[in-house]
Amino acid sequence: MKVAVLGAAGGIGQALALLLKTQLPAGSDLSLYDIAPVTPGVAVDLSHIPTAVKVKGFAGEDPSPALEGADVVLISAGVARKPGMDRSDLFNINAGIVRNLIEKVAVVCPTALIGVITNPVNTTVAIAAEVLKKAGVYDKNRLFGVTTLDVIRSETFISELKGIDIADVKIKVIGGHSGVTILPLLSQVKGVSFTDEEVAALTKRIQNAGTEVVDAKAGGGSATLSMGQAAFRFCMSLIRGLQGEANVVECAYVDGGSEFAPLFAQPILLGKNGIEQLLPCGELSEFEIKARDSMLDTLKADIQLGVDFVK
Ligand SMILES: NC(=O)C1=CN([C@@H]2O[C@H](COP(=O)(O)OP(=O)(O)OC[C@H]3O[C@@H](n4cnc5c(N)ncnc54)[C@H](O)[C@@H]3O)[C@@H](O)[C@H]2O)C=CC1
Ligand SMILES: O=C([O-])CC(=O)C(=O)O
Repeated sequence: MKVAVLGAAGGIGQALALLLKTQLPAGSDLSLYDIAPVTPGVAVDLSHIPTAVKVKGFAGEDPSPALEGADVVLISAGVARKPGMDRSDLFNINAGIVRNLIEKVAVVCPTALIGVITNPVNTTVAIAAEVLKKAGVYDKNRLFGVTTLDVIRSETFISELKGIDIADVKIKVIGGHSGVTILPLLSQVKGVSFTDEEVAALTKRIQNAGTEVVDAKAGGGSATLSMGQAAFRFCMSLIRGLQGEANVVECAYVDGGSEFAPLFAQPILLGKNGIEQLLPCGELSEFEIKARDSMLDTLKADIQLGVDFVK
């Protein structure tokens, strides 16, 4: 199994690379790419950790050598938010970065599973899809916007609020990855009940959790360590699916033929070709139906921005 991380010298990239070096299946290859000249050094640093995972680092303008033979490509290259910014403010810089990287993926490893972390995810995944379509290699089952951070945050906050074992908390988070487009389906969490006030407050906290970190870091960036863990969890699920393991389910922002938007975060079953099966979101509460319906204009506009950028 070969995993390539693009943006590997950054806050997310380094945390993710450490987790992958220590926990990828034995015999795997880890390929690190970033425009930052330090990247080969990050790889040398990691290479001293005694695991059966080979790591190589690449810097410079061309990611191609890092992508050769990749089964999974995770992209966190780009700029992060500072206080006062929305994720959409990152579009101007990150749109071009994602487009250029995906153009290379389309040529060098067109059948890899691609996880896009770079914000604004609602838009960058649309950009990735359009670039792959243009190159004639688009497979909707192989492209994912990584929304796992919304899931792990929800699990954490629910466990803390209700005093239950974190291992027992399972939740679907649907929609997209910014503000009101993040919708945790609290009504479906087994073994707990929430008052209307708790639902409103917890939903809001999950939707604003990225900003909570951005403000706490006070100009020093956004979530990197929790996102490293989230991307690691998602990557391991992709790999477990590729290896033929049964019942590997995650939520991700995908082109799943949703009736709500062309790209929509929903539960998916992962397999040897990426998405094996789209899973239903299940029954929503009245609060959730209202929240879902009122996010759709925002989500569709975010997607259209990405489509127009490539066209
Ligand atoms: N999907 C999600 O849930 C989350 C997404 N993010 C997003 O992830 C992205 C990265 O965040 P951080 O790692 O904190 O930022 P960072 O600034 O620490 O790292 C970004 C890295 O990208 C590299 N880079 C920039 N342009 C590049 C290019 N053309 N090719 C290769 N590498 C390039 C930089 O050299 C840097 O090392 C941001 O857009 C951020 O908003 C952050 C948290 C959660
Ligand atoms: O909020 C940000 O800019 C980074 C992010 O996507 C998150 O932490 O969920």
